[in-house]
Amino acid sequence: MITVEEYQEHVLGRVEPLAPRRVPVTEAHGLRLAEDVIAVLAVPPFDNSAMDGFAVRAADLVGASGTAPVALPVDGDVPAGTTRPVTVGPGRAARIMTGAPLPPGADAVVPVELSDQPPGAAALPARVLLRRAPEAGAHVRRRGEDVRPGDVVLGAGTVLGATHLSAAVSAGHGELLVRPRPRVGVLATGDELCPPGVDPGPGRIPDSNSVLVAGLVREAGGEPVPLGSVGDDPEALRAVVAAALPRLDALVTSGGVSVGTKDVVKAALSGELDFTTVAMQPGKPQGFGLLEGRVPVFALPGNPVSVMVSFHVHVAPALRQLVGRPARVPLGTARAAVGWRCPPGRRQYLPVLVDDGPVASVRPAAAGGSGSHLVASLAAAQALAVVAEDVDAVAPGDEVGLLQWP
Ligand SMILES: Nc1nc2c(c(=O)[nH]1)N[C@H]1C(S)=C(S)[C@@H](COP(=O)(O)OP(=O)(O)OC[C@H]3O[C@@H](n4cnc5c(N)ncnc54)[C@H](O)[C@@H]3O)O[C@H]1N2
Ligand code: MOO
Repeated sequence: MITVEEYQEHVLGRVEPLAPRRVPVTEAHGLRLAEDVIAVLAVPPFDNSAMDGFAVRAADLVGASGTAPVALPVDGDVPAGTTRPVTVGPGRAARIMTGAPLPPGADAVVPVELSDQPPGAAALPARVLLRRAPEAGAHVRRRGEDVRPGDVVLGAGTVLGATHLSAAVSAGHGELLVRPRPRVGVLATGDELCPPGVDPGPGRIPDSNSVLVAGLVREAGGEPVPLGSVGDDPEALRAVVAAALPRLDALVTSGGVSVGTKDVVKAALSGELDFTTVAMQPGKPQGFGLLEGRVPVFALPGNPVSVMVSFHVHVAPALRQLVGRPARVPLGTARAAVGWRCPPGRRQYLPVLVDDGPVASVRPAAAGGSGSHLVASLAAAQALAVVAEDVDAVAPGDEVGLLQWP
């Protein structure tokens, strides 16, 4: 038996970060940027109007007010999106919309509310009465006042949310270099498995590990690739794995790694994976290796609680490493609200309920204790209490480690 740390070293020492990939911005949400995003466009890209109104030369309206409005002839419309705005000559105006380029000659905008014109749709007037003497630059949004070409808009490492993506697009980008979401194959094994919702009949059970692992992969930022389940037939298992491998960045199997006569994963992959026992409970039997020198494969024990614990302790850190994030996350601490027993010589990972307070307080999630088959009780678990190998019982008030997930 090897320690949890020795096994983690063994796994993480063989997992290489995935190469960054350029993807359309529409597919980049939630992914981590692999390089700084440099503005190609200025934001705003050109001087434009902040108001619906009239583009003018400020010098023409000196002294204009409500009691002394100034009349200017209107030479045309400047809508948003125009590529050839009219020129505003001395003593003249153009009607302009929000977001439209400031026409040549103009240096200010007077909002429609400060004119004799009605707001909303109206025919172009021949002349307009304006009741405001604007400063030069009034209601003009200057090119590059937010970002200039060459500025860093987003830093490498940013996890892209909605506002990051809109900033990148505004600065001229349609694709971004990101750490791709690892595509993780999910394969259950065992003759006893039947699909969800089907009456299993005698001796068989629903395959709950497939949805468990797929959900954990998604929660860890990966993209699950469901491969269904195979029975206790090593040839069939090898065929499924070989067919799926080209589209996978990692693979998680469950079941068939212990010392049974039909342990199918061990039988099929013992040439390529290392099978060992780790001093942890649950999750003692584990298999790991790289297929085709590239795809990390985690052969987890079949018991559902073992799957869940093995995932958080071994698979999730490796998925983080695949996307270039720190693999190891420090444990928290908590106090035991009640006592429970622990397996001697193995580190215990016990699904627990957590009462938040100044110090978190935890108690076992399953009334029936720590059995690795208690899959329905697992639904209540909010974290894993972590108890050292040399402890054989936790007493109320004892400090324990706390492993939580996002
Ligand atoms: N003689 C020994 N027997 C066992 C040992 C041992 O050291 N000596 N270790 C036990 C431990 S600990 C574990 S964990 C299990 C691991 O066994 P396997 O990985 O070979 O898993 P299976 O035997 O295939 O299944 C175990 C258990 O989980 C159920 N299972 C499997 N797949 C699914 C699934 N997709 N959905 C729901 N439940 C599943 C399966 O029916 C079994 O009850 O070995 C112990 N035995
Ligand atoms: O190690 Mo097993 O995973 O205890 O149930």
